[in-house]
Amino acid sequence: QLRFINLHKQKDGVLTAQVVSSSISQLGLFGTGLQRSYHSLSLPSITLCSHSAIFDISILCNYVYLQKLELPHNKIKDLSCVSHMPYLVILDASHNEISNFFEFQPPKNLKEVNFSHNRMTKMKDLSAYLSLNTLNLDHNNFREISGLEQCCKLTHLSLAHNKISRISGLDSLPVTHLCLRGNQLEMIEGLENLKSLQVLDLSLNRISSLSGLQNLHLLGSIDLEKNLISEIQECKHIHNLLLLRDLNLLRNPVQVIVSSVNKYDPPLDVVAARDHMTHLVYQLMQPQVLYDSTLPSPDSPYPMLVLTGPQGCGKRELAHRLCQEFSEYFAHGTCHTTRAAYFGEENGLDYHFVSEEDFQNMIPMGKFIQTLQYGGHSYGLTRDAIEEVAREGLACCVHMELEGVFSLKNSYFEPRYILLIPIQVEKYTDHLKKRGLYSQAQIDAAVSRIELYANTNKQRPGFFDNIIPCDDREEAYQMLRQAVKGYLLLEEQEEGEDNIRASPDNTSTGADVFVCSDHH
Ligand SMILES: Nc1ncnc2c1ncn2[C@@H]1O[C@H](COP(=O)(O)OP(=O)(O)OP(=O)(O)O)[C@@H](O)[C@H]1O
Repeated sequence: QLRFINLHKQKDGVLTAQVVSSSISQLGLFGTGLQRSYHSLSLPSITLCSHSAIFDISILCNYVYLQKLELPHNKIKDLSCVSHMPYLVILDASHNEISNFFEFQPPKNLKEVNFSHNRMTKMKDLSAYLSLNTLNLDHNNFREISGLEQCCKLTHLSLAHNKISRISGLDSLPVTHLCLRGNQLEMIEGLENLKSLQVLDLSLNRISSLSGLQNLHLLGSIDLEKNLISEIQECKHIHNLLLLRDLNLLRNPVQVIVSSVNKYDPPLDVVAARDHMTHLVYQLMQPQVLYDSTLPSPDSPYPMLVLTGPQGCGKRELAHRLCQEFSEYFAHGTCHTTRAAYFGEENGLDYHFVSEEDFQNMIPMGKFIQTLQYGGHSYGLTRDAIEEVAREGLACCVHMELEGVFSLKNSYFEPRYILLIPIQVEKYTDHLKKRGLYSQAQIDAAVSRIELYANTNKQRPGFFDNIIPCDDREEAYQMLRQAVKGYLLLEEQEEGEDNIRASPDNTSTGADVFVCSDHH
């Protein structure tokens, strides 16, 4: 059997019988099976052939048994010879100068057609092309999709780089692969009945919404690169597409917004995620040991209490007082800071006061669980600070700004978070002034953050386990100890006969009791 004989072209661009006879391939049987003919005619692409392109192929009218005709990269304008090829299955006439759309009698079994890179402007009725399953019309001048309604076998349709501004005329075709890259689409419409669609390329358009994709449940890949999608919330339209594996939203304005916001004004979640990742990675690079905080059982989280609120709201003082009163349950987890000690502050008790250099050196040593830059200084909670408390069988009580809470929420620790929030802003401002420690700018910054705390509480129900107004320190402490007693289930135990603290048989640690409350 002969296979692939090159087709040579004459210099003047007219294909002759002589040339065809030396270029045709794939000798096969046809009809009764007793006759033989060549089935395939393939022109090598211009890049492989130094001959000039052909434009007149009328000689091919005589080659009625062709099943595969490949004529890419020529100057063909007229394909009417195909009318004489009733057995044609594959037609590649890409990179030519054809302006008429399917201007030939339909071969009954024509399955694959490639008319890409031609000069076509208008689609026409293809209801006679019932076997068509692959149609490539890229790089033409189509403005509208039409005439495909009856193509009940069409699975692959490509109309990339045309001038289509609306998706229509696809109705309920069995299309699995659809490419409309590089058109003028502004919205995704007319796809709702393409229930078989698996791969959709809408890149290089002007689409601003993902609406219109929500019912395409077989979609596995969507390319929307370089469109005008600016809202990441648009992804809600594809939330139910369970088979979706690839979604390309590169070069959409949403990228720019997200990345510039993340760079210049990053949301707390983003800062916290970065902080957490940094410390986790550094920690994983250290020799791994079994921590006291993971005992006695790896399943139950180590109990921690975090007091949060704006600077100077009293959380540090309240934390110390709480640890004193409930000393059999809690001990203070002492953070590190690079700020200088205020008058009366004790190293190791209020903070571990360290130099910026020491602090920075501790980061790659995997020492920190979380860190924060606040008011020009570094603050950080170390693993050791927690372990020191855990070793005593106690729950760790710490205080920190909101960023620290966000970061800690990424860790496997599951503290209870109590928000101490000033309600009377003036009183809070006066208190900060009276402390005599802060500049006006620092006071303004602290006051402005009250809103941040309040909004976080509003927008994230359950983010804080308790919210306590802290305008009056004594009242705040009473509320705090009530809340803590609730966590420790102390109310009932004090009333009952078996007071947990009085029972000689009780072997629970403070930490255990804290864990047993409903929160965990
Ligand atoms: N590891 C940490 N992570 C996040 N925030 C922290 C951390 N350690 C301390 N902070 C918080 O940083 C802020 C500044 O701490 P600093 O001790 O300088 O404040 P302060 O003026 O003494 O106020 P406060 O009375 O609220 O502690 C405080 O709100 C403090 O709770």
